[in-house]
Amino acid sequence: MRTGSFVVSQPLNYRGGARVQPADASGSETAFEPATGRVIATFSCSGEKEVNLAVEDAKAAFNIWRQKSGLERGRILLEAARIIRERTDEIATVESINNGKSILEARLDIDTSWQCLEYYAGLAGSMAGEHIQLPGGSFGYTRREPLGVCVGIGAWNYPFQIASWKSAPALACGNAMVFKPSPFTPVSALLLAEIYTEAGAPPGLFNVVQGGGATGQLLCQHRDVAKVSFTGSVPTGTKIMEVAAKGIKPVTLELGGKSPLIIFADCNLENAVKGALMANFLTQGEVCCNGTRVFVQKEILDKFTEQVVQQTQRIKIGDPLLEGTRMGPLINRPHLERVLGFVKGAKEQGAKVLCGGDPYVPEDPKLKDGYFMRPCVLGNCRDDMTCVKEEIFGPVMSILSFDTEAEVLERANNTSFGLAAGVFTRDLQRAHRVVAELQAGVCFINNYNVSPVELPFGGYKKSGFGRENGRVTIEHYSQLKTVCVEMGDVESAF
Ligand SMILES: NC(=O)c1ccc[n+]([C@@H]2O[C@H](COP(=O)([O-])OP(=O)(O)OC[C@H]3O[C@@H](n4cnc5c(N)ncnc54)[C@H](O)[C@@H]3O)[C@@H](O)[C@H]2O)c1
Ligand SMILES: NCCCC=O
Repeated sequence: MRTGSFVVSQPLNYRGGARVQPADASGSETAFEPATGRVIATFSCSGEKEVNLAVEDAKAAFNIWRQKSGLERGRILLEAARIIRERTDEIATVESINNGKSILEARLDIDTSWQCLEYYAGLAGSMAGEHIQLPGGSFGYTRREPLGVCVGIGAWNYPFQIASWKSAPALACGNAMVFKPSPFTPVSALLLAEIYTEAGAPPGLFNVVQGGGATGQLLCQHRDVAKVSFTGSVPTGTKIMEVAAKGIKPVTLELGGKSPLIIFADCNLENAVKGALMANFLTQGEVCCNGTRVFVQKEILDKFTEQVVQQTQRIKIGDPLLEGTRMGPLINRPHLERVLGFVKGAKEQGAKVLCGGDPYVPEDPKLKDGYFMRPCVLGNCRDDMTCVKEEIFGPVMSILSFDTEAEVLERANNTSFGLAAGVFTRDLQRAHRVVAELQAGVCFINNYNVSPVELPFGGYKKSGFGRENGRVTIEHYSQLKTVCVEMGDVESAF
């Protein structure tokens, strides 16, 4: 498939094991190919009737699925993982077209998706409770039980990965899921739905409804929905938590960030420079855990900055489907303008644009209406600047200098976000001392933005709570039942 040729013709809702046209609509949405600005799909936003049908289908599947053993569920997840792995190129191509990220990165996203299914397939068979002895031969035991129908709501930056990271632990625990992708990236979740069905999941186990905030709200407030797992912005997360609170539903919130990356003078400079690029420019900078506040110790500020700027200028921008491309277009025109606005505001507040920060028009004429910009490095930054305080969600790195460990820790933590943080140093004692003080859910030592599925991922403070990946996520998709067994006679108080 080539850039400029992809159009969606099939229905984008998935229910009861098949693609369906929604039973009702509350408005419509349009999805674009960011590299060309072409429309690739126009689709209806699901209304109350369609949401109810999807939840009904999920309930029916849940009643079959919850009775399977963990081993049986794991077998189906493993088969789905195998199919994803086999179809990596095709799924990555669709992801790259709809999101704009380079094909190289899209393939890595698909890899972490099937790895996530494999990981939870492995855990499914070993989920167990405890046996607890009580006086007189009595005993208790605990059962780890599924929650029921879970809702997943996704952002547009990692469409397939988010759907996989939410559904794999949910299904492994015995739940069913209704998933709503972002209206900007409606396409790839359907591939996941088809793969689950092909792998042997009961019809209705994983359903997709399309739409924006209104559809999302219908899902969150549905009385038969037991849990909501959300990835997106802090303002939307706040609304979701409010709605969930009314129904006393547990939520997992994977929200935004403004993470610090701390580079000490004793670091391996080459690795630190690579780390800073990894922390800022993957997926056009549209990554929640990006380390966009880059604190550099004064002694190496000039050297570090020179090398970061040089390497940033070398990033190949262009057609995301070409193997050599390392940065594609941003998600849409309004977002591109918003990001460019942050750069303009930073200049007005005294930051120095050391490279990029302007729109980019690739030579290929079919890309002339794409949403490209050159990655930007800002120098002379201060903690009080808007570019340093707010999540930009684009390819804009802010460099700040510092003197001492105590000072940088205080400044790094001075934010209401707490998703991620990184430290580059050769002093391992300092590395562990610093990460112990950082107020962030995910910390990196001498690397940044790697996402092994074995490790829990999630934030502190306004970056949310609950976790994805790792063993702990089982607790977020299951509930514990305690059974107390009397082996003697009832000692009545009456
Ligand atoms: N922590 C993480 O794992 C993580 C990962 C990716 C993105 N993000 C964050 O997501 C944000 C960017 O994504 P976005 O622009 O898609 O976020 P967003 O909050 O605008 O939308 C996210 C999803 O929520 C839906 N939605 C909107 N209003 C809703 C409502 N009232 N009820 C239910 N659903 C509703 C949207 O349709 C979309 O599917 C950034 O802040 C980024 O940091 C976080
Ligand atoms: N690869 C993890 C990225 C999640 C945040 O956007």
